[in-house]
Amino acid sequence: MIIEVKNGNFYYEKHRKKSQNLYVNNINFTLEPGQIMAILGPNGAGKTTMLKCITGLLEWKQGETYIDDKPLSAVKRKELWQRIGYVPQAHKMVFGFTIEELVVMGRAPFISTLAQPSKKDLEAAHLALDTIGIAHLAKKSCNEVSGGELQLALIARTLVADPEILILDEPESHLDIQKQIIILQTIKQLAGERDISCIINTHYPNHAFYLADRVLMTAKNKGVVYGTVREIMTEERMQAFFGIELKKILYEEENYIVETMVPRALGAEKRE
Ligand SMILES: Nc1ncnc2c1ncn2[C@@H]1O[C@H](COP(=O)(O)OP(=O)(O)OP(=O)(O)O)[C@@H](O)[C@H]1O
Repeated sequence: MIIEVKNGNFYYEKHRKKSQNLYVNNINFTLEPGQIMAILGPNGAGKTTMLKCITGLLEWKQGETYIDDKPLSAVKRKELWQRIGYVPQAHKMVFGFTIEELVVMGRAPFISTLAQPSKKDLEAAHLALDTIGIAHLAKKSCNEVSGGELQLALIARTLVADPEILILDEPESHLDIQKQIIILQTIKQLAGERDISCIINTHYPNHAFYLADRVLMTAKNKGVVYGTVREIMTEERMQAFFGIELKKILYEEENYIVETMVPRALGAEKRE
């Protein structure tokens, strides 16, 4: 599935007078099957809003999203949500579902409103829980797991619907380093093996280096830039968009390389 945005822009009605459009220039990108796009930008730049507009949860004020060349407005909601998996930022849920129930609900587009989840639905839920490494949490209530565990369950919930596109809003934000890596590796694997296209909001430049084929970067008063990781994530641009000096670091072994960026401000004077 190809997802494309042509000339997208948006404003919230209450900000209309102040600042006009949320994005200084219109959003344009095309994502082929299996490609991963990272959206980077400071707090409040409009990343979550952009994900909502891309998927039609909010309507672009201008421009349109296209799925396989068809405008989103012409795609039936049910078909859309069978094809798109959306993982929102995790918030503690106050209701008493178990993790297994939460995940099986991801099959909703395939279950008729009155039907109980079938054996197949439950099997899909358990497979997804296994993939994400949280099968042991199946019978726990959403209220009694940590924020990070809930985030993992939300990702498993999306996988059970076998989506063609995964949209993830800061999926690693509540996770410890080991679980962040599980999530990043899972996303990369899903894109590589199942040709799922992924759009991921992240605050971590090194996650974009690891995952992304394309980067879309946005900041208030700076505009929107889109291209390959190398084109977009230069030290100069990161400084302009984030207002701090970031240094690119390469860690290399014989056939192996890690690219990352570190804030220069976190360094200290060398001691003798
Ligand atoms: N429902 C809303 N009504 C009015 N303004 C909103 C609404 N949601 C977000 N905003 C405003 O729109 C701007 C962009 O918000 P958004 O949540 O998209 O940013 P973000 O880049 O995802 O931020 P963060 O990195 O902090 O999650 C912010 O100034 C925010 O206050």
